Amino acid sequence: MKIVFFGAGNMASAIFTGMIEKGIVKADDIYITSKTNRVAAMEFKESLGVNVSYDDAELCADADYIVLASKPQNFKDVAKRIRPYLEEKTKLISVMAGIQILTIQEELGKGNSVARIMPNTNAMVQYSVNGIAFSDGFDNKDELIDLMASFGKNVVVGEDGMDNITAATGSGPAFLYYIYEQYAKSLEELGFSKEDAEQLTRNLVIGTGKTLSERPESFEKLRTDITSKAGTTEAGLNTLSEFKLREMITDTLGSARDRSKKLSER
Ligand SMILES: NC(=O)C1=CN([C@@H]2O[C@H](COP(=O)(O)OP(=O)(O)OC[C@H]3O[C@@H](n4cnc5c(N)ncnc54)[C@H](OP(=O)(O)O)[C@@H]3O)[C@@H](O)[C@H]2O)C=CC1
Ligand SMILES: O=C(O)[C@@H]1CCC=N1
Repeated sequence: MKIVFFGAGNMASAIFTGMIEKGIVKADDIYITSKTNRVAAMEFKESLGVNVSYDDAELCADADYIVLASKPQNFKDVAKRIRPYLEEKTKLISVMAGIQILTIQEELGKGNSVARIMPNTNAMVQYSVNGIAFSDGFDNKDELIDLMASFGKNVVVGEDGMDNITAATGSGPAFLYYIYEQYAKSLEELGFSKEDAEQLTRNLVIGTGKTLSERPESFEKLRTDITSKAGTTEAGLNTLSEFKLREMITDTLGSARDRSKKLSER
């Protein structure tokens, strides 16, 4: 199998790292290219053994999949590189937020099968959430679904579901990391050193994540099991509940969704 990544940045590298570490593809099956930052691409060749090339004819020749992993605003430049060499059998996989399947097919001018996927950087530890939308006539969907299962949990959505999944789980890790940053800064205000505050927060998050991955209880049950009557947690939650936390998160997700819609405009 030959999988070619046009784009070797944060998202692409999380995906191919996850695929290789899971053993679903060999490093030699992966080809990567970027625009100008050849040093970063060569570092992946050194660390993972992937192939690096800037010869578009070589990259596209006999490719089973081409992964479009540049920023949306760079897609037209990427399309210029691919168009002359794109073979009929090659399936296009786009991770670009907002770029519609029709836009990709029109820009590349050929009837290649296209799948939009919306992963997240948890792919690097094989725990992404992958929204997937297929173009009409995309055959052998299971092969791609199996490939993606190597680095995350798949959610097959129609293309009209992509804006929401982009906000919810594509951008989602960043929203949680921002909350963790504020939590660590609050620990500093309690008196912990910056280093201790960050390590305590990191271990707290890993611990709650590990609990969620291994225990069936609901968020609410896990929370109430900690909340002793008239205790410290109840006192803290009484204060926390005075803030409009759900409205804050809803507005945050709405802004991300709306930006995805804006990027979709043709
Ligand atoms: N980061 C994330 O968590 C997620 C990102 N995405 C999507 O993934 C895509 C990439 O995002 P991200 O990885 O964060 O961005 P990065 O900026 O980290 O990576 C972009 C990559 O695209 C390359 N590139 C730009 N222009 C071209 C070109 N003409 N030919 C080949 N390669 C090119 C860049 O090369 P160079 O460095 O040389 O300029 C770079 O390797 C975006 O569309 C984003 O919406 C989707 C889900 C999550
Ligand atoms: O911020 C972005 O546009 C990309 C898509 C989802 C996560 N990162």
